Amino acid sequence: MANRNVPIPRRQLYIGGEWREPVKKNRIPIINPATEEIIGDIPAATAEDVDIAVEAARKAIARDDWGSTTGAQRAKYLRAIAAKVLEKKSVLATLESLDSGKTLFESAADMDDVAGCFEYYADLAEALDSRRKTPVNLNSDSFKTYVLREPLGVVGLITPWNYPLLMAIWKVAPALAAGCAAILKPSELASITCLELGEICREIGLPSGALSILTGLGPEAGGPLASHPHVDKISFTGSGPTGSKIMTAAAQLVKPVSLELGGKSPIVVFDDIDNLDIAAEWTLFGIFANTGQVCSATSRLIVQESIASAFLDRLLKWTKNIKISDPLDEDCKLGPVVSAGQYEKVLKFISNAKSEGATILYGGERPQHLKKGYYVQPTIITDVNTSMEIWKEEVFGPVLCVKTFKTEEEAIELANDTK
Ligand SMILES: NC(=O)C1=CN([C@@H]2O[C@H](COP(=O)(O)OP(=O)(O)OC[C@H]3O[C@@H](n4cnc5c(N)ncnc54)[C@H](O)[C@@H]3O)[C@@H](O)[C@H]2O)C=CC1
Ligand SMILES: C[N+](C)(C)CCCC(=O)O
Ligand code: NA
Repeated sequence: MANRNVPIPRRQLYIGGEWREPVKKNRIPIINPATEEIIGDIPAATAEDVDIAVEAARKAIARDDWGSTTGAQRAKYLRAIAAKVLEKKSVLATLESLDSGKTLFESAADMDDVAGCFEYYADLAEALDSRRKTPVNLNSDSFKTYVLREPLGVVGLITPWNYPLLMAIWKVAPALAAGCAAILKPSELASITCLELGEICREIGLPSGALSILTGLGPEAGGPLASHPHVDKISFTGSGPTGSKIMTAAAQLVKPVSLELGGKSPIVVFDDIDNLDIAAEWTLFGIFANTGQVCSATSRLIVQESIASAFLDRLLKWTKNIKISDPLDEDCKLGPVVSAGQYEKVLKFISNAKSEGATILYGGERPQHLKKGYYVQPTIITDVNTSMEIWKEEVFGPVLCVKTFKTEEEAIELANDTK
């Protein structure tokens, strides 16, 4: 059973191995999307704090206790972090649900994934040692030649709110495994668990400056990190427009970037399916898991015409039974979307689809039984054509649009009809 009264820790920025008040002393409220209540606040970093964190990161790389470590030594830190995450799993999962609105079941699964990811990169860090200096045979006695694998330097990691700790860890764990010094800027909409990662790093004695965690707003904290001349690489997950800004900033310094942006993935159901129920279950999982806030969500159902009506009946039956409630309720299947902004955005997509002539087969509104919280019913939209916004744009909410096909060629063409 979830303990709703888990206290929200009041943290500062985690820089150079210690908690540090932001230079400008600003803080951002934490909102629980299930209740719309302010449940705490997080520090808001600005360019001044980014400078301090970059300085701490560069020092870490120059110091033996981080800069000269072997992969095997770094693997020990990664495994210690993984163990702490599992030890604190129940509190971390509850905090993740309170902050982001994801169901407790999903948050707990995320924490297992987080620990698994640290373990995975611990293995890779260990494997790195034997490959660090690989001789190249030039058939010459005059030269000795090697391929050296070395850390890139200071990396800036800017992450989203849909899997707050997990998406951060997909970047933090490989950066630390490689021996980089990392500066993480989580999403201002859900930062609690990333700050708790700071506490874990402190507890296990991660060398100072190997990881700093700067919570704050995108343009104020993420922007200066992306354009900082002493940050050697940026890795970003989030929206297309922000990804484009980051790439533009990085291009000025010819700085490498990795971008993981949006999606509009298809799920294709053919009429030779054995079991319609299983296809229905996975279709619903693909779009309603994490309330549809997944870049790989299957937001377009493409179903063969001959079974379309039977399949939609099945989907409807299941969709009506999805329990929408406070994400901390044990049997909750669909929580709220993350924020007021995301709630407005999702409802706008639905109303635009309606005005473009699509049919809202199910849902489309806030559930009647929930007066507070950013809840949207699981929504299924039919009579969709390929020029409609709902077919083309990522909603990032519990909204499925449906098209039918006759032939396999047509199905493939529809599936690939996405930018
Ligand atoms: N690919 C994915 O996993 C995700 C995709 N999205 C998409 O993005 C949409 C909007 O969500 P947002 O939270 O507004 O995403 P966003 O792209 O604005 O935010 C992602 C991260 O970038 C930071 N950021 C924002 N502006 C920045 C800037 N100018 N410079 C540096 N960093 C900046 C944010 O603070 C956050 O940490 C969603 O509706 C969804 O369509 C959102 C989250 C995750
Ligand atoms: C964690 N996982 C695999 C469900 C989601 C990964 C990121 C995304 O697709 O938004
Ligand atoms: Na929040």
